[in-house]
Amino acid sequence: MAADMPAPAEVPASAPSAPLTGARPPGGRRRASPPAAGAIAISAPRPAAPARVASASGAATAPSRRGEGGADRRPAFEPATALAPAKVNLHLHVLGRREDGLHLLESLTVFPDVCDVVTARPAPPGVFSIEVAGPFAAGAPADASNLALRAAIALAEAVGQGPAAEAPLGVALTLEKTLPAAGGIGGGSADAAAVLRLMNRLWSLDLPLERLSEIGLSLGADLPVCLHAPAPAWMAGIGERVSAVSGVPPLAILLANPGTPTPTPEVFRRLRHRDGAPAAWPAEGCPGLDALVGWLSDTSNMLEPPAREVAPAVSGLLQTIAAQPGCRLARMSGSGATCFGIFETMAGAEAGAQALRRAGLWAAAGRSAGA
Ligand SMILES: C[C@](O)(CO)[C@H](O)COP(=O)(O)OP(=O)(O)OC[C@H]1O[C@@H](n2ccc(N)nc2=O)[C@H](O)[C@@H]1O
Ligand SMILES: Nc1ncnc2c1ncn2[C@@H]1O[C@H](COP(=O)(O)OP(=O)(O)OP(=O)(O)O)[C@@H](O)[C@H]1O
Repeated sequence: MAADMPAPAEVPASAPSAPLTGARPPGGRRRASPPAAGAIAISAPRPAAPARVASASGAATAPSRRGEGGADRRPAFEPATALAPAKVNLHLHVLGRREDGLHLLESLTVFPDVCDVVTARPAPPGVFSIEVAGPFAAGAPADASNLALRAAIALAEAVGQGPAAEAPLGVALTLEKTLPAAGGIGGGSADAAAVLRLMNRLWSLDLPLERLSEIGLSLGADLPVCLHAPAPAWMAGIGERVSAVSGVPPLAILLANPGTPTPTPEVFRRLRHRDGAPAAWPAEGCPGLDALVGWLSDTSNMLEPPAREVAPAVSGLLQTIAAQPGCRLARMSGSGATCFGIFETMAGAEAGAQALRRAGLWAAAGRSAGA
């Protein structure tokens, strides 16, 4: 099944272009800017650097090559914003393990409209920077290891215009972190996928989805499926095989996180059963909620047991979600610890989210697209 490129969730940035200065931004914002062109080339992921070092950027004053001759001072593109929706693994079966240690997976994946937000503004050639803000800013690195920034650099390098190139591209990214990091709902992968799609358009590269997927896979196994957001998708292989699915109803989804990060490598390390059975998707799909919940009840998230070892709170959270009025199914997403509930109605999902927030947890409700 070949998937079409989904309509990207992008809108023009409403805020004016922020000046790039080395000053620490107010309001808990953290900024990182790899040095300007000609200083240090960023060509591979580097160890996390303290934000203050990375933000002492030459970006503010670095001359734009485009403008050096005074010939063309137009920005390379208009600022724009993209949504990076949470990824929810409705089921997740582990079918085996490759020789390199990576696991063969199968997952029906949907994307409720609970999103991080990425904004791209023009920057001088060779300058690739990121500023991280929002309620979960502390969970995401504000340096060159941020997956959103790495995605922009990887894309530029893929077309021979990385930071070290003769005629490099440049971008100043702002990332509003609304999704809890290391939470099993994509997080960094969702951000990176949004950046790949956004910059592919803003830099007028027009790379096909397959090529973006290859570039994305070098950043994480979840990138290819996140590139399909917001359309539901079927994930296979280690995550590199993604196809469109049909017969998935739109869903009212509650997301809740117990506050304990469950790092993906650690969860896989604790996994003891890797012999899951494939769950065939019916040719006619599961067009209604009853049919989908029925199909899901024969599946599971095989990462739930190892994730519970890392975050025992997952068990109680699943019970709490399941007990909310109108909840039809409660399960963990990805490697956890975020859990989700599928509800009869959006009102039910929102009421459930409110109840969980009153209990002091992060919770949100969103609708996922059908197909
Ligand atoms: C569990 C899922 O969330 C399901 O959607 C994803 O497969 C995880 O994707 P991700 O977070 O992008 O994972 P990556 O950053 O690529 O890998 C993190 C670590 O998870 C383990 N990993 C990941 C994917 C995979 N198919 N097999 C694995 O064993 C590996 O130890 C790897 O080093
Ligand atoms: N933009 C980003 N947002 C969140 N985390 C990031 C980002 N870039 C890098 N990271 C790092 O990636 C780690 C994993 O976070 P992420 O939110 O991607 O995990 P996750 O939700 O469990 O992912 P998945 O569901 O793909 O397994 C974090 O601990 C963080 O240090």
